[in-house]
Amino acid sequence: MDLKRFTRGPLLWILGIVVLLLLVTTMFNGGNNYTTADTSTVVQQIQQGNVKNATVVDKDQRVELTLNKPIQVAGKSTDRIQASWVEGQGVKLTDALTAANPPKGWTAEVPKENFLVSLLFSFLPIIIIVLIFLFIMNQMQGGGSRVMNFGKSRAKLITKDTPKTTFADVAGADEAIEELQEIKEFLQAPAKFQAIGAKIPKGVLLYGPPGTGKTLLARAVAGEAGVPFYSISGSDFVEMFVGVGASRVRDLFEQAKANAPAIIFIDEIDAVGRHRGAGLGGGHDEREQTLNQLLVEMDGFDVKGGVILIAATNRPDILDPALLRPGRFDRQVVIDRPDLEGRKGILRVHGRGKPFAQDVDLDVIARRTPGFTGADLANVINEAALLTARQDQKLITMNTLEESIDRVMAGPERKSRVMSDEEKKIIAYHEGGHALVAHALPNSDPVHKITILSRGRALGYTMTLPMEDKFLATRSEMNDQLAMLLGGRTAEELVFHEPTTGASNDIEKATSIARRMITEYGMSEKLGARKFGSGNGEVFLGREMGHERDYSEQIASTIDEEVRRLIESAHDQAWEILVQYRDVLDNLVLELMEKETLSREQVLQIFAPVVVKEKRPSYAGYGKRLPSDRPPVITPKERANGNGAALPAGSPAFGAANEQQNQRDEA
Ligand SMILES: Nc1ncnc2c1ncn2[C@@H]1O[C@H](COP(=O)(O)OP(=O)(O)OP(=O)(O)O)[C@@H](O)[C@H]1O
Ligand SMILES: [Zn+2]
Repeated sequence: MDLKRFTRGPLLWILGIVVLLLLVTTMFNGGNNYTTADTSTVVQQIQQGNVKNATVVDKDQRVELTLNKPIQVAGKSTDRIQASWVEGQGVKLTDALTAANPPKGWTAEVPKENFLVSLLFSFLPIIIIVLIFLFIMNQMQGGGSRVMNFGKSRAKLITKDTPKTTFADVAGADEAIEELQEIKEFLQAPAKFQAIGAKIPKGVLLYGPPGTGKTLLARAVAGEAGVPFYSISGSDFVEMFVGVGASRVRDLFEQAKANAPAIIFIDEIDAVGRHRGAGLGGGHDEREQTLNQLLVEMDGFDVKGGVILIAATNRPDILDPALLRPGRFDRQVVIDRPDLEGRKGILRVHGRGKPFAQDVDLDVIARRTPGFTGADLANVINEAALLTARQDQKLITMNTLEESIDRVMAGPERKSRVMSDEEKKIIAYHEGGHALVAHALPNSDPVHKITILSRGRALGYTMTLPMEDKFLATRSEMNDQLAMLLGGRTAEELVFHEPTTGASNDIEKATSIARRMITEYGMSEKLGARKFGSGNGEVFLGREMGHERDYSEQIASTIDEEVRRLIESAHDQAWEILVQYRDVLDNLVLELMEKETLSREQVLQIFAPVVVKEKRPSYAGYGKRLPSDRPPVITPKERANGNGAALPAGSPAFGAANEQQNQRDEA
């Protein structure tokens, strides 16, 4: 027997009865509410102050008796009763009426005293006291009872349904869908996975900007698997009363477990899952309790039960690390703003079944809306449909669609995020410069992806994938990396004849690398293999941690000189490559402007004419000649692979297993 449910029941009954009583009494008040009484009784009643007024009926005439100020009647203080009645032409005042002198032969109607109202009023204080008592009890129990959940009814907070949404309704999120495929298969047939003892993630965290379809995707998983979808928003957990949130969490898991296999979806999990202790002092007890309860439930439930938790947030950075630990939200899926292909797909999904005019080309709309999320695009189509209907037209035209883009774009938050074509071009040249230099140099990692879609603080980025986990970097590799970092800014100079502020991050990184090459790795002929300064090289907020100078003024200026020289020669190298392959760079920019994101294959196709420079060791022998040109020893394994190269870094055989992504550049 569930005690909580029992305590909630009677209270609702009491509430219902009170409301009913009020209704009934108002109904009675509205109707006939006079009783007939003898005239003298009426007068008496009036004099005693029990009745304020009464209607006295004589034949067909109605006379109203009103109470006046006390006056002297026959030497005694009494209330004077004044009566007036309508008699043919007008109103006439009678003589004073007293109890001793009532109007003879008249009957009167006295207002009926409302029994129910008076009953209610006499009980009201008791009802209030009982309610306050229950409230205090609820506070003390710390969530044991749900008695006070009047405001938001529990049923409304946790919604349950079995969605009809499928993956086909989600466009431009193929990578995320692939990640969630496994979850879907597990939910469809948990027994199959249990038999093998496969480990299924308990929780999946979807993160990305608002409106990118996180909720939609979670619903699609439930729809695909055909399981119930329990959904609640993190902000609904955050309540004024201590313990309510925690009890809601318990409740949510109870319900889902009872209906497994099922999905629990927590939207805006950051509202409850914010880093504990990150608040400003007190007032966060409730939230912490709720978060703790969530962690307890996650640890307590067994995935074998067939319940999977999906949460969504656009602030993964503020989440409590405890939430992300193995066995909790150990699977994290990024959902980003869609690129051109994604936007085309989303427009098609939302354009399904809409009457478009002949001239409508959704691909053009997709091209005009970089930075738009799925929700924005859905909005564009919807606005266009609304406009069309308002203008009494049958078909949605291209003009209408363009107009609704402007409307959606003018929304308060969108404006700043969408770049102008001019900006887009600068970013494309910048990123293209990085990529082309990286490609042309033999010692840099292959380009994995280029995008000019802004993401977080970065305007665009070029992603390179290291071929292998590296513990050592050669001087050549570091030199090439410097050139690649400077490639973005160099391209800007080459094409627009002046640099922009977009390269500050590149410059910071390049400076730090060049400095370390000289002061830590002994890669400068001039200064030799010595360590300068006592810092550990770790840079925090642009400053080396614990850096202390232990060298002379003169050495300091030599270091600066050497840093300058390294960076200048890297810049020269980048310049040389970009000038030589300016056509390739222009082609790349055209493609980038069009597609916004280019994959490795697309990039390689454009880079086909580029001849990769030959690999040559960069010797730092302090002016000495190499003793001989004897190559390094070759291990039997290398020989078996037919790989005799001295530096295996360039060989793709070593890179395949490495998935580590290296976001090298934020321009
Ligand atoms: N990838 C997509 N494909 C199709 N429609 C999408 C897509 N992304 C968003 N939408 C549309 O936008 C609507 C809102 O998306 P949804 O609520 O899922 O976004 P969200 O990421 O959960 O946002 P929030 O963080 O604000 O909760 C969806 O109902 C859908 O109509
Ligand atoms: Zn850059």
